[in-house]
Amino acid sequence: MNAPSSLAVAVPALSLKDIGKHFDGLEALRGISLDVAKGEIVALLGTSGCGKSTLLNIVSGLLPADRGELRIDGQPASSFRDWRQIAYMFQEDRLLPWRSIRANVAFGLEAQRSRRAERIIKAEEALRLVELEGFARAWPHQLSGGMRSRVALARSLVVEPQILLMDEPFSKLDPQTRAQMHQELLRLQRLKNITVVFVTHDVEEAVVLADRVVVLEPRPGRIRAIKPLDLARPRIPTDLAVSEQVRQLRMAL
Ligand SMILES: Nc1ncnc2c1ncn2[C@@H]1O[C@H](COP(=O)(O)OP(=O)(O)OP(=O)(O)O)[C@@H](O)[C@H]1O
Repeated sequence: MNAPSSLAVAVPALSLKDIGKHFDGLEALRGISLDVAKGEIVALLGTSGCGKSTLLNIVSGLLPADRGELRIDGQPASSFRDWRQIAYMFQEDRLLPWRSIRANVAFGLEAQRSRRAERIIKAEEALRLVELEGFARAWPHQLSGGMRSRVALARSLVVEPQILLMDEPFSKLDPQTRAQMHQELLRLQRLKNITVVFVTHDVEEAVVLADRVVVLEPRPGRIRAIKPLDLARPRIPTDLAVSEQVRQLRMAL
């Protein structure tokens, strides 16, 4: 008998089962199992070398796992075709210095073979989303670090991804700009209901952003704890409830 639809279990945006990865003799990841719901923000938190980037690379399809199973929107990664649904934002903004801001944002659309006029419209729309519409014709060197970060975010969003993978994208920004980027990311994530997996080694950043924090430990990289964060937003680091979660996670690390 079929289950009543109200009881049907939603398909996770990402499902990892017993993922493992070796590099030569080094066991980088062992037994990683995790489901990420659609529209959820998950932070991967851990010290250097615990396999955060390796895990993100596996989820993005850049790196094959040695063992285990990855499903995207219910489909096995081996038969998943629409990798454009997944955007990746790196630690460096990777803007091309010889391209205008608009052309940098439109870059992600070139692989989709869309028409030039359409690319321009979409790039300008993405720049409007990150409140940089006035800078479409500027060059990367003319922008501050925070603005460049917003351009990188616009370039990730222009392809209208369902999943956004972020590898310490704000780690090079000063604390104030970084806090602004957190709010910017949360605003856009809610607007588009994007699933976000965010790598960080900063406990406070994880608590400000995430619905759940996955604490990883090294050698081999594996999950030590998964902590749901039931805190109202916006989360201010000096608030008692927020700083208490930061304290508990620091202990878990
Ligand atoms: N391409 C590779 N070849 C060999 N070893 C690798 C490779 N990529 C990662 N490693 C090793 O795998 C382990 C996990 O690396 P990874 O970069 O995923 O960790 P991380 O948690 O993201 O670290 P960090 O916070 O410093 O970026 C490390 O010991 C690293 O040296």
